[in-house]
Amino acid sequence: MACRIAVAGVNGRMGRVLVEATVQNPDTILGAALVRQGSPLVGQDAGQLAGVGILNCAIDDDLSRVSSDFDVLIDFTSIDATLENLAVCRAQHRAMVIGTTGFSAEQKVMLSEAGQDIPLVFAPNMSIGVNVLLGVVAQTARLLGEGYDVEIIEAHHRHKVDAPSGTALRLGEAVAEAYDRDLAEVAVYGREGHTGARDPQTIGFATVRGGDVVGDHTVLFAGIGERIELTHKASSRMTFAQGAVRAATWLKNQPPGLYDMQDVLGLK
Ligand SMILES: NC(=O)C1=CN([C@@H]2O[C@H](COP(=O)(O)OP(=O)(O)OC[C@H]3O[C@@H](n4cnc5c(N)ncnc54)[C@H](OP(=O)(O)O)[C@@H]3O)[C@@H](O)[C@H]2O)C=CC1
Ligand SMILES: O=C(O)C1=N[C@H](C(=O)O)C[C@H](O)C1
Repeated sequence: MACRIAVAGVNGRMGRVLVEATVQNPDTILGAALVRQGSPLVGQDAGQLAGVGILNCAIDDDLSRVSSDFDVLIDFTSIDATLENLAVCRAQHRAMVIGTTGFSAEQKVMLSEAGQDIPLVFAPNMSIGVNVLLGVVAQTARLLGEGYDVEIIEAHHRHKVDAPSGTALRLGEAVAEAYDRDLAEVAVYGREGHTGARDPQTIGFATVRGGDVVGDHTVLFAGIGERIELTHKASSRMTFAQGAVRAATWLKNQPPGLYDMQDVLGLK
C-alpha cells in the first residue's frame, strides 16, 4: 500500500519540492499538507500551490485534524513548528521525517525521547551525496591521522536563518569522532581580530551566505605541503526532497526509534 505523506510548511522552499517529490515517487501519495495557523492558503489545493496540478488535497492549518490522513509527516520548517508537530505526532502515533536544522543539544534530547514512542528520521541533510561524504570524511581523518588542520566551509542562500548549517555541524561531528575529540570542546565558529596561532586540535567553521546557493559544503584537511578538500555541492532542493520521501517509505515499516539517513541508506 502506498505510504501516505503529510508535508508541513507546504508553502516553504522545501515544502513545495517535497510535494513534487511525493507525487513523483510511485510508492507515495500526498495525504495532507500543512501551513501556519491562520494562513490565507488554508483550503487551497496543495498540488496547485506546488505547481504539479490538482491533487485534491486541501491545505490545512491543524495537524491533529488531519492525523488520520497520513502515515508519515515530513517536516522541513522551523524549530518551533517542528517541536509542536512532534508533540502532535507523538500523541497521535504518527511517524515523522525531520529535516529542520538549528536545534540545540537540549532540543535534540527531546527528539530522542520522542523516538521512544514513534519512528523518527532526523538528518540535517537528506541527500545521498552528503551521507556518503560523512563516511568519506571520517575515513580520511582516520587515514591521515593527526597533523592536519580541519576546517569546514559552508555556503547557503541569503534566506538561511541558522549558522553553521546542520550539515556542517554533522560533518564536524564525524571528524571529531574519528579523531576521538569532543566537537563541543574543539569547535571554533569564525575568527576575528588577534586570534593567536591555530590550535591543532580545533575544528574550524566558516559560513558564507548569499544569493540562491542551494548548499555547498567543503571539509578541508590542511597539512604541511599538501591539503585535501572534500566538497559536496547541491544544485537542486529535489535531492533533499527525494531523500526525505525515501526516508518516509523506509520509516513506515520501522519500530519506534530515532534514526538518521545513514540508517535509511544502509550506510552504517
Ligand atoms: N535536512 C535537509 O536535507 C534540509 C534541511 N533544510 C532545513 O529545512 C528548514 C526549512 O528550510 P526552507 O524550506 O528553506 O525554509 P522556508 O522558510 O522556505 O520554509 C519554512 C516553512 O516552515 C513554515 N513555518 C516556519 N515557522 C513556522 C511556525 N512557527 N509555524 C508554522 N509554520 C512555520 C513556513 O511558513 P511561513 O511561510 O508561513 O513562515 C514555511 O512554510 C530549515 O531548517 C533548513 O535548514 C533545508 C534543506 C535541506
Ligand atoms: O537551509 C538550507 O537551505 C539547507 N539546510 C541544510 C543544513 O542546514 O545543513 C541542508 C542543506 O544544505 C540546505
